[in-house]
Amino acid sequence: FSQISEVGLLCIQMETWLVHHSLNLSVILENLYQQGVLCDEEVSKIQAERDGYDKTRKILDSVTKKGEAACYVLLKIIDMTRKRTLERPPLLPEKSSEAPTESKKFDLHHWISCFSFKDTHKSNMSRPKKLRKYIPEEKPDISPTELLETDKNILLVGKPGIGKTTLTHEMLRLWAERESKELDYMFYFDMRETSHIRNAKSLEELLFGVFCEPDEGKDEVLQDILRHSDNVTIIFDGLTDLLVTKILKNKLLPLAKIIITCRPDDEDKKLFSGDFDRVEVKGFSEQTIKTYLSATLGEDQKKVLSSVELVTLCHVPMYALMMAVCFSSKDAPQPCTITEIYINIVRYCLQINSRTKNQKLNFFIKTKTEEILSLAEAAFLATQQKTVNLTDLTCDDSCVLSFLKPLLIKVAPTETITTYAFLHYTVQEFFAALWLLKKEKKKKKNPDKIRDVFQQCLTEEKKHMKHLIPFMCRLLNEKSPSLMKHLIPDQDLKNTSNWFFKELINTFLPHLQVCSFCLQIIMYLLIFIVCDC
Ligand SMILES: Nc1ncnc2c1ncn2[C@@H]1O[C@H](COP(=O)(O)OP(=O)(O)OP(=O)(O)O)[C@@H](O)[C@H]1O
Repeated sequence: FSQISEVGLLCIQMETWLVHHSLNLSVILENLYQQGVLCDEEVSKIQAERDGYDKTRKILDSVTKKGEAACYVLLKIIDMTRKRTLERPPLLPEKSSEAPTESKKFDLHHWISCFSFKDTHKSNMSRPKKLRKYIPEEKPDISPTELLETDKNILLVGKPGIGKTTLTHEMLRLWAERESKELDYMFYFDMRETSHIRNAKSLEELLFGVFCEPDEGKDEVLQDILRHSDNVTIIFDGLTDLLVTKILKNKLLPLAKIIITCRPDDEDKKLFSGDFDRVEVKGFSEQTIKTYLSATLGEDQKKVLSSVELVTLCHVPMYALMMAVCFSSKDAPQPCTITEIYINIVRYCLQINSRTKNQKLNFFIKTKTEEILSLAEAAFLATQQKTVNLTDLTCDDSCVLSFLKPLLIKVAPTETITTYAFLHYTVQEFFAALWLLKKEKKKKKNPDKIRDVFQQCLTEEKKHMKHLIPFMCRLLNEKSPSLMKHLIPDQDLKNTSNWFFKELINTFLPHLQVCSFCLQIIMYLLIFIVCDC
């Protein structure tokens, strides 16, 4: 229950329960009054109701009419005071010849404990703690060798860049280096590279048409494959419903093992359930991040380890790769700034997901300006509301989606809505900063947008917007690797630069004594100007 709209659903369920159970209404009423959900008059009216049943109904009516925020407060009150307000149903069902009624089966304690107050309520967790939540736990789950050895079909699911392809390549390597002398077959299909295999009309076309036709005895090999399909493993890297259906349903290779990789939004549970074991690829754990950084950066790993933002970003192996490339003093001509890492991450993701050659990447970015900026806008709106849910995302371009993970919410038996979140909150902040530098044609001009954000940084409620400022500073810098000049006209960026830094100092300098963040900003700016980085 992470969505606020679920509050309504829970209230309906609660109603069923509450009207059939006695509860301490005075505690709930008192709290609703104290928290401003109900006024004096409303409380009196509720108290005037005949009995507990009518009072409960009236409370629920009054609160639900006030909207979801009020429902949320009620849930929270029940959650906090449940020991005092609710009788707990017995853990073991009492023996009874009667069939249980719906209201008896429904356990509100359980429902309330399932309800996550995290998204609707601003979490008080510190930023480092929140960011650490991205890192998956260290669990000795299933190894590539075990995945290779099992007879079951496998569905490898994971966020973009999390390591699904790498895992299948590792399985291929293990297979190629195995000691067993038995004849078996393993086929790997990159479903994005070889789109024409989707149209393969026969098994022969599928297995030999792309790259691995035997030099001789093709028919013999094919017959052996057909006769001993239990010796065949086929990896489809990327979703391939059509082919799987063909192979499995037509029983061409009834005993072959199929391994499919897909991102969470492509996972069609109906197609895969039963036939496939689902394995989630979760990325690097804390220990793996350390091992990876030590192996790739050696001494230079300290630069990453000193920042919780960068360490937690590394849970996505694709981002860790960029970190290794950017921070390595061997490869880079000069040390990268943090924003440069984000620029490189964005450029690399776009390149990998569009299969664009390095030389053509700038041109590609230009063609995707609209999509990238629409993602940046959604990032800004979400950041301003201190949420990770991008509810206003209109773009479904595959390159844009490669920065996101989907959250599927079933709102009705036949309706599922999808919202998205960035793989890491700081990437959302990076995109939000990018959006701020874009001049809006119709509405406010960007100076106003940026000035608003400067002012927000000085308020308690919106001080989290401060994290956008360092990104903006660097994005205004003309140094390569460039991202901005392909997205926003040069002249616009220059115009912003001309007033941005002065305005920044004028806004934060007067607050220097009272606000440590203002000091940080000024320090940052000085370093920025002195080192030109
Ligand atoms: N276990 C790993 N060790 C080291 N590097 C890894 C590992 N897994 C992934 N990577 C790095 O991350 C990059 C992205 O990984 P990969 O292509 O496997 O992700 P993916 O989940 O298949 O992404 P997509 O959904 O976009 O296809 C790889 O190019 C590789 O450099």
